[in-house]
Formats: sequence, C-alpha cells, structure tokens
Amino acid sequence: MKIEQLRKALRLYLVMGSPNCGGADPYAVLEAAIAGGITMFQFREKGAGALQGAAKFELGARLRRLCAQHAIPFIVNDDEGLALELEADGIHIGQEDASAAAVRQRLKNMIVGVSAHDLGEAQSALAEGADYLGVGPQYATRTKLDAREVQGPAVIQRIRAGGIRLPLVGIGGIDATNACHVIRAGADGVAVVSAIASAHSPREAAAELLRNIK
Ligand SMILES: Cc1ncc(COP(=O)(O)OP(=O)(O)O)c(N)n1
Ligand SMILES: Cc1ncsc1CCOP(=O)(O)O
Ligand SMILES: [Mg+2]
Repeated sequence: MKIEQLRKALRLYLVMGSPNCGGADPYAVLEAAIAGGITMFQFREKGAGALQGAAKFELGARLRRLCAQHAIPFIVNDDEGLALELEADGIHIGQEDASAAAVRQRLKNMIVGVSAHDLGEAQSALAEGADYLGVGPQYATRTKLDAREVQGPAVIQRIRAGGIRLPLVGIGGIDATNACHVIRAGADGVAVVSAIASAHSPREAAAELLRNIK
C-alpha cells in the first residue's frame, strides 16, 4: 500500500477483540463499525476472557473475511504467526514486543505498525522500517491496564516537530469529544477501542467519530 493510501486508511482505526465488546458478538460489532465508516481494523484479542488457540484463530478468520469483503485493511496485534496464518495486511507491535527491524525483515510485504511514546521511539521505529506509528496513550484509558502514563496530543506535536512524517494515529481514551485535538496535533487519524466496541450503537459511534475527525 502506498504511503498516502495508508494515511487515509488510518483515519478511523478500530482496534478490538472479543473482550472489548461487552458481551456483544464481535462479528456484529465489526459489521456495524464498518457500516459506520471505520477505515482500518486491528484484531487485538487480549485481556481478561480473551480467546486462545483455535477459538482465537476462528474468530480472527471470520473478522479477516469480513474486512476483505469491505476492502478494510486487516491488522493483527502482536502475533506474527497469526498474521501470516490469516494472511493479514499487517501487524502492530509495541516496544515490549518483537523488534520492529526483525518483524520488518520477516514480513516484507506486510504493513508494520509500531507503538511510540516519544520522539526517540518514533525515530527508531522509522529507522527500523515501520510503516506507521501508534502514539499514546493520548487520554486516560481503562482498556489497556499496562498502558504508560497519559501523554496528551502534545506528544504528537513533538514527534511532528522532530521531523517525523510517517503516517501516525493517536490512541488511548479517544472518543468523539476529543478526537479533533488529536488530529489538530498532527495525527492522520485516531485508533479507538471502547468508543466504538462498547458503544450502544457501534455504527453511530463510528459515524460520529468520523464527522468529528473531518
Ligand atoms: C494503533 C495502535 N497503537 C498502539 C497500540 C499499542 O500496542 P502495544 O504497546 O504493543 O500494546 P498492546 O496493544 O499489544 O497491548 C496498538 N495496539 N495499536
Ligand atoms: C491498545 C492501546 N494502546 C495504548 S492505549 C490502548 C487502549 C485504547 O483503548 P481505548 O480506546 O478504549 O481507550
Ligand atoms: Mg503489543
């Protein structure tokens, strides 16, 4: 995927697994979110009650097919083996995961997203071949219990001011009320979990986020 295409795909990035859906069917949640206008999806099956083994693979395969039907890029969180098995479009890795350089080397044709918390990490990710950055947490989040301290959109301004032009999304505690600040700071889009996955109407939540980003 070309860089400008990726920038557009990152506009409204849903990150989700079954534990984030409040008991609703993740397939139905993703279907509704796609109808609401999400532009990219990350399968992140993590946290209390997360599926393992064959059940995780089967859910991933169903969500992968749904994304393919709607031309939504499908990214796998953390797990290189699963990304290959599901023929994902890409993988997202953090600072505590496998090295970005090694993943880039092994998964030559996939999109590689890397989490960055400051300019130094963003520079290293760029040097190691990352295609995009996930920067956060922007705001307080209850979704990721081991998240670092809240940074606010200013961290995106610092990364942009440091000359990093890679496609970039903010993540962490983002919803329709604050997404505009993340975009104004220089992000190409926002990555959200609970604002869509635990919404009463994931479709309407996605549509409202999209309106606020635009
Ligand atoms: C788009 C995006 N940005 C950041 C993250 C966080 O990745 P990581 O730090 O590896 O934490 P986990 O998600 O693996 O718990 C992400 N997943 N997506
Ligand atoms: C995966 C991840 N990485 C940094 S914060 C976070 C969780 C974001 O979840 P939410 O959008 O519900 O705050
Ligand atoms: Mg990770």
